[in-house]
Amino acid sequence: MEKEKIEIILNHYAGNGLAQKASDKVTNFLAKNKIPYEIHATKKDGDAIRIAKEIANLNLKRTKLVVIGGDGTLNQALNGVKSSDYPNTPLGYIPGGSGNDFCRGIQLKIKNPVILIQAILSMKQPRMIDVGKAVNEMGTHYFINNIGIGFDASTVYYTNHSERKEFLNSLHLGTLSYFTNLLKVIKRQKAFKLDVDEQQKKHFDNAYIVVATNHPYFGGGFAIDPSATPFNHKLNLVVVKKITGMTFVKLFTKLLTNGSHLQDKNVWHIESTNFRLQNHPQQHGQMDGEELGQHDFDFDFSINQHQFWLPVKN
Ligand SMILES: Nc1ncnc2c1ncn2[C@@H]1O[C@H](COP(=O)(O)OP(=O)(O)OP(=O)(O)O)[C@@H](O)[C@H]1O
Repeated sequence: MEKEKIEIILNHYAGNGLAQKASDKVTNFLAKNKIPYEIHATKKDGDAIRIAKEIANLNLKRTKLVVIGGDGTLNQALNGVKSSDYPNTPLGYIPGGSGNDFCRGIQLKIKNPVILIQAILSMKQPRMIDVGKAVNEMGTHYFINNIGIGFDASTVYYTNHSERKEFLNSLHLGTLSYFTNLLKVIKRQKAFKLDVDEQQKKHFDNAYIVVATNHPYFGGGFAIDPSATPFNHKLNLVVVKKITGMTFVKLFTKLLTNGSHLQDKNVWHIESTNFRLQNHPQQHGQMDGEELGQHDFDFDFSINQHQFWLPVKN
């Protein structure tokens, strides 16, 4: 019988070389076992959207589409496929980013790329996993991890624009790079107004950290909402009010140690199938670690699903 072909979308830039290393291991394995494959390398930011859409539009049979990169690359591939004529095209994924929050969130146990590609090859049916959907005037965005407005998005912004990022990434200390920029953001991030429209309306005058999340993690392993799961067909929303000094340090310690920050009086938290968020004045936004720019966002959030070639249980 004709062998299945693997179409690989590779972001060799992700994880400061980790994705390239994972890809080398995978392609060596595929070549040795005479399994046909083709690499589609991203050459610039945003390429994974275009490539995934083009491949999905071919509606290829006996083919698996596999992404090798970080969360940002998987996010782009998901959005590419969802905007194609075959929006249900399943996606395989071999993590090679610096944060890899999605794999943490879905509790993917297999870390070795060769074992993972073997598991992907042996899957007969893809696995349905929740993804978030956010619609605004600019269009529809699907996300695998979270969309953040304010504090965490500013951290993403400063991390991406800091000279230390390259250096720390070269030491594979991406999380540390994110962490050191937290200090800069603590100094600069101001409180902002936020309206949440779920079953009832709720207004905040002093929102600070706002994260709509599909699973617990953001920023390379920080569990912003330990109760979130990507298998319950719900999205979680966490709003932390502006706090300073020792109150902030205490709350952050709770977040890092036992997740009890969710019970803190400065934290508001819901789990829902859909809600609307509007912020004012303009804030930084981030989606799966990718910058969304600075806006007065007005997002309609809902829960969605996608099929993944990923060997996970719930
Ligand atoms: N050839 C390229 N040159 C420069 N940037 C690229 C290239 N290909 C893709 N990119 C961009 O690289 C960025 C980072 O990708 P990605 O998020 O996958 O890796 P990461 O940041 O290392 O991982 P993670 O999000 O898991 O921490 C994305 O914004 C993507 O558009």
